[in-house]
Amino acid sequence: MREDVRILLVGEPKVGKTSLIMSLVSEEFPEEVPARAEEITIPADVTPERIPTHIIDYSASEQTDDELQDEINRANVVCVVYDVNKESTIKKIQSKWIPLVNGRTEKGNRIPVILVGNKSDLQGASSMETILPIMNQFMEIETCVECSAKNLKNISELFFYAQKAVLHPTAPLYNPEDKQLKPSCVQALTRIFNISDLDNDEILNDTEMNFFQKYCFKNPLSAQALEDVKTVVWKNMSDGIQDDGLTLSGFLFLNMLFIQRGRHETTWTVLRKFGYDDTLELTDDYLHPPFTAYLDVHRCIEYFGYLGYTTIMEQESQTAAITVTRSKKLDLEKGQTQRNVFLCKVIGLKGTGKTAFLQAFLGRSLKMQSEMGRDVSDFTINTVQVNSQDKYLIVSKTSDEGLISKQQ
Ligand SMILES: Nc1nc2c(ncn2[C@@H]2O[C@H](COP(=O)(O)OP(=O)(O)OP(=O)(O)O)[C@@H](O)[C@H]2O)c(=O)[nH]1
Repeated sequence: MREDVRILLVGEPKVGKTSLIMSLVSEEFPEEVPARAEEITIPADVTPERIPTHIIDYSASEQTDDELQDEINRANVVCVVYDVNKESTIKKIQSKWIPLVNGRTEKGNRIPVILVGNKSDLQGASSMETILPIMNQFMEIETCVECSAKNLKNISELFFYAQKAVLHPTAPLYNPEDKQLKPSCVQALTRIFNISDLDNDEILNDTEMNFFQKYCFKNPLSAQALEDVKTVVWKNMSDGIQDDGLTLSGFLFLNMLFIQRGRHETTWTVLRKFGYDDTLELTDDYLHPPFTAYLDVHRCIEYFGYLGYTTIMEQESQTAAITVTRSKKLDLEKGQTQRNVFLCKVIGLKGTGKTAFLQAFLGRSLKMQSEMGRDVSDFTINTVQVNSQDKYLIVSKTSDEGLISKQQ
């Protein structure tokens, strides 16, 4: 998650940008306002998403075009403010403001935009009819909100939507042009579905759905809520429910529904719980919790990450799967060990029978080995009984000529 959020307000002169900011801060409408409000920072503990938020005003009478462009480049989200009663300020959204904010940006990197229709207290009719075609034309517009700095309507909502557009962005999840989840989002959600499908029957039954729910949101769903979820899916998708459980298509549909209804934070909470960052890559912290050891523990921990070890075993990180024992030297001194896994290296010149030896450790006779071909691993592992306890022995072969000649 990011450390702070920068919200920039732009729009035609006198639409009420400064008044909106001052109304938010003082919770009353300021009769007199300066041309431009000072930058304000809202501390984390009073914002709904608990993240410090900076709000920046713009005024054409105080700033040059270069200064404006500079502020646009620094912003995480831009609120384009218009006056709901002035058609000319709405026209400028398309002809001036959106091109200025995102005209030179690549499709994938566009800054999210919120349209803000101010002065709704003076309003004759809603501006929504004029605004909807603009929203359909520019995919970076996250949402539109009508508000009034004068009677304090929807002011905190407007800043909340702006914050949400940065923290739970639509762009990585959903393509509004074809109204589909993006492939990387489908891939991530499929992995999450498979991890949550504990019995691997490709259906999330009630127990598995509640396991998933508890893992992501701390609380299980009530029996009624579970039924309601299944009913919504079943009504919209014939193959979304099977044997009274949720199929993968049903699970994907449910997430698409959250997104289409503006509840991206639900899908983002799920994705983040399962280790994804803002670009839907698994985070380094998730895949590689701090740990070092011999053999390829690094990769082993990575596999545990992909396979959802932390979720299934209800652990903080994959390192819980690994036990660190005391040093080998100490074991040898004391003549005893807590280890269950031992590594044994088999060395010998080429052709001395190392591979056959390793395979024989798995109980494979020479005849079986000749049927299998030569394409076998340089490692084998099996259990051995020591003092009537099962221990694991990893046998690895090396034909490193240098090493062997030194030891000959
Ligand atoms: N009725 C009504 N008037 C408002 C509202 N918001 C702002 N105004 C008035 O609109 C005028 C312009 O407000 P500002 O906040 O200065 O507008 P601005 O967009 O910051 O203007 P510039 O600094 O020129 O870019 C002022 O007279 C405000 O009192 C509102 O919600 N309702």
